[in-house]
Amino acid sequence: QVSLEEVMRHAMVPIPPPQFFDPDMDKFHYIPRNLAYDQTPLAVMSMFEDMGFISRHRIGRETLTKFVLMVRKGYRDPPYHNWAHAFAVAHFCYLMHKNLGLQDLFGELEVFALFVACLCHDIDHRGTTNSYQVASESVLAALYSSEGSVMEDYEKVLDLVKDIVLATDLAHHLKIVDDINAMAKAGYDKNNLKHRRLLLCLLMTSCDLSDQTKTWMNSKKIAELIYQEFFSQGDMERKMGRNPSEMMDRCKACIPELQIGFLDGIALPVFRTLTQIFPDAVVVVKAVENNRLMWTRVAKKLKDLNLPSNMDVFKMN
Ligand SMILES: COc1ccc(Cl)c(-c2nnc3c(C)nc4ccc(C(=O)NCC(C)C)cc4n23)c1
Ligand SMILES: [Mg+2]
Ligand SMILES: [Zn+2]
Repeated sequence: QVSLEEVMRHAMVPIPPPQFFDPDMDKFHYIPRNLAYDQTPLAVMSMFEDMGFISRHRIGRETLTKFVLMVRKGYRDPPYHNWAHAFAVAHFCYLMHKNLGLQDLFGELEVFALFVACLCHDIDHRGTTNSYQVASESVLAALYSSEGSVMEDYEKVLDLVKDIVLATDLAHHLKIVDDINAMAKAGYDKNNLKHRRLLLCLLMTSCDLSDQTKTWMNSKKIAELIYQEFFSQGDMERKMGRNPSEMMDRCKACIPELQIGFLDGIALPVFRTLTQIFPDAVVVVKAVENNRLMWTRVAKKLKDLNLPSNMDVFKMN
């Protein structure tokens, strides 16, 4: 639970506009991880306000504060799948809303559900791949326990959030990626319910991978955190007498190669398909392509120096 003192401390401060945190808060190049941890609850409320969710859903200030603090508390502190990740993922949803005009292709409720799903999608993640959490209903109930909020929306939002959180499983994404590409090729039809569901899944995965759309320094740092989680899991599997997959095995994994494979196989297709539907997203594709290029340079330097490509790659500039 969140203490009343903590709720009141956050609820007494007026919600500032996003520019209070950074003049470029609503630009694709802004890196949400640069915002201090203590500022993130107020920044989430600022994005809620800026997207018009507070007035439209008549969410009480204390209720919203309690919700954000409960979600933040729901995260553990593994190297990557922590609150900073959830905040960065939700921030990219805000960026798409501000820069791509999501509301033109969706109902307002779907954008609201997407933003809430981004905040909740990895709650209680232990830094291992064997656990998929669907955002706990109690956390969502906190959002609707305020006076006057429209309860009939609650069921719809809850169902939407559950579907979207389940879509964050990469194996699920790989199962539907052909349908997503067919939808993008045929042309998105906002009156087609299947298209709306497929696009919500694509947008969620785009948010989940959005760290790759920022600078090389950010992209490299994220890979370091992810392989800390993967290799710890591999170490645990080896201790249990199991054979870890190459991606989880610190003795076998060639990080630059794996990252080039991930960008080519998953991240670039996701952001290129996004650009087919939202041409203004082309800037983020360019950033991911640049990060891919940087990994090829790291791979070449390692080969020339005949160096291993384990965690030491993160010490190189
Ligand atoms: C959207 O859901 C998730 C869930 C978990 C993670 Cl860690 C990620 C994620 N976010 N950034 C990354 C980066 C930079 N590299 C990754 C390399 C491999 C994999 C992975 O899971 N590969 C196996 C799979 C293809 C069956 C995930 C990676 N990843 C995304
Ligand atoms: Mg996840
Ligand atoms: Zn995630």
